[in-house]
Amino acid sequence: MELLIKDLHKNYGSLEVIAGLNIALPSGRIHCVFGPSGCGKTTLMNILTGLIQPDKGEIQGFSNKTFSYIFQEDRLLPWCTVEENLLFVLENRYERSEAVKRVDKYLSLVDLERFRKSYPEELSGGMRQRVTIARAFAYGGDIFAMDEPFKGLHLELKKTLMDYIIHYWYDKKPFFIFITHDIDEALYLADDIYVFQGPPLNLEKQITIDIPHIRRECRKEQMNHYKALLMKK
Ligand SMILES: Nc1ncnc2c1ncn2[C@@H]1O[C@H](COP(=O)(O)OP(=O)(O)OP(=O)(O)O)[C@@H](O)[C@H]1O
Repeated sequence: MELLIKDLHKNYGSLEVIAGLNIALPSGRIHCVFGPSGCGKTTLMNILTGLIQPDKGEIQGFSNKTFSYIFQEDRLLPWCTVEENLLFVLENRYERSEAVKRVDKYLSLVDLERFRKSYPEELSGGMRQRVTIARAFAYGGDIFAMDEPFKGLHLELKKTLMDYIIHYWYDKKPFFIFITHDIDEALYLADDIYVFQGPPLNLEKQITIDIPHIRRECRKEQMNHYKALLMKK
């Protein structure tokens, strides 16, 4: 599945956030949207996932697909426990027994089994973020769209989750696109990094990392080259 963004426009009042954006994102790659705060990354992601409508332009390749979306804010239902929050999205997609199995598996992945009966307000921001990660993977959409998915997580868990994502992606090959400000996250996870400036959002450069994920840690010199490219103004 290729994603085509054609002549996309979005204004908020007089602020032009996206003004004629065109990009093609091929399948079979992990895509990273990288850029400074306020340049329009979330607006783009919200349009790609159908949460908001563009003023003009077209998105091709995402129709009739299911989404696993991690928002910047957790969007958990405050009146539901952690496990109920997961079951709520799983119920329409899986039989009850499969849904329960998935809740167990993914709460364990994010190390939150002990908190399954807790309510969102009883959790820290990082824990709520972990619930949304568990919910996204438990749902298992065709498209994973993640807006700063590791914000507020400590390094060890972040690395476990990034390794899990890589493993999941090689296994199931969903369309995978994520936003980050973090250079190391981008270099660890992405195959294609789209560096934006804005608003209006414009593609400054694209960096393609042609080293398989499992080799990146031992190819330090080449990875430093990509890092330098990413940091270069
Ligand atoms: N609903 C809205 N109404 C008005 N202005 C908005 C709205 N949403 C975003 N903006 C503005 O549009 C611009 C782009 O916002 P957006 O959230 O897309 O940026 P971003 O690159 O995702 O930023 P960050 O990395 O800080 O999340 C910002 O100037 C923001 O203030």
